[in-house]
Amino acid sequence: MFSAQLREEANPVFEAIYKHPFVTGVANGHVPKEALIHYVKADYEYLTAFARIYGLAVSKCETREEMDFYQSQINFVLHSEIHPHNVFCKVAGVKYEDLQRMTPPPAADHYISHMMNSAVHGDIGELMAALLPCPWTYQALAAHIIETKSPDASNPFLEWILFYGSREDGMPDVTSELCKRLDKWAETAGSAAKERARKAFLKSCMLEHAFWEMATTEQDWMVPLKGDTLHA
Ligand SMILES: Cc1ncc(CO)c(N)n1
Repeated sequence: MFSAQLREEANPVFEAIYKHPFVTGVANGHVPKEALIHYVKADYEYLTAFARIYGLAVSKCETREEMDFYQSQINFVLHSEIHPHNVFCKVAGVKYEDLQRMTPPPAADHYISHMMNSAVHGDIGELMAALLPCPWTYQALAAHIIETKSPDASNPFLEWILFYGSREDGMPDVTSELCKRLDKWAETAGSAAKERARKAFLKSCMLEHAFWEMATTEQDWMVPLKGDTLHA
């Protein structure tokens, strides 16, 4: 299967994500407040872009069934993914409203541009491949934490971990849905199209890792300007 090949090739990146200090911090219940804040500011923008990209996906669908899948994901991103952000805000002791609509730091900006580029210039396969590492790496890292740490209520991130890692609450399994759709696409796609999808997938995996690093190091643009000049 195409998706299984991609996952295999990306394995070093998945392993690096499991070991990243932000992720091990979530597993152990301790992440510096500044890193949590930096993450939520950037991720609010990232998820806004993600919803837009699902909208572009709707425009590339051939069937209503596919359209319905992408439109339901817009709903999920806009409404359900607020929950994990609120968990981080609560632990950091800040108001979510104060972290919204900020300029994304370079790594987040790069990831957003990469997904947008795949969505605008690629076909639906390349678009799916660029989006897939988002749900896949989170589901995998959360499942990895559950497996290796069996976190309980003493971990302030428990709800965050369960949101992404547990399938018991009836949440749609976006990863397997996207894999199924990507594999179906790959059955008839040409080798050049598949190669573009492969590259888009691997770059998104790298940018997932870079996103954790961006939050941990509080990466920002290097020269401060007055106001929020770079915000789209
Ligand atoms: C950067 C990033 N990747 C994946 C997810 C999971 O949806 C997220 N919220 N943010």
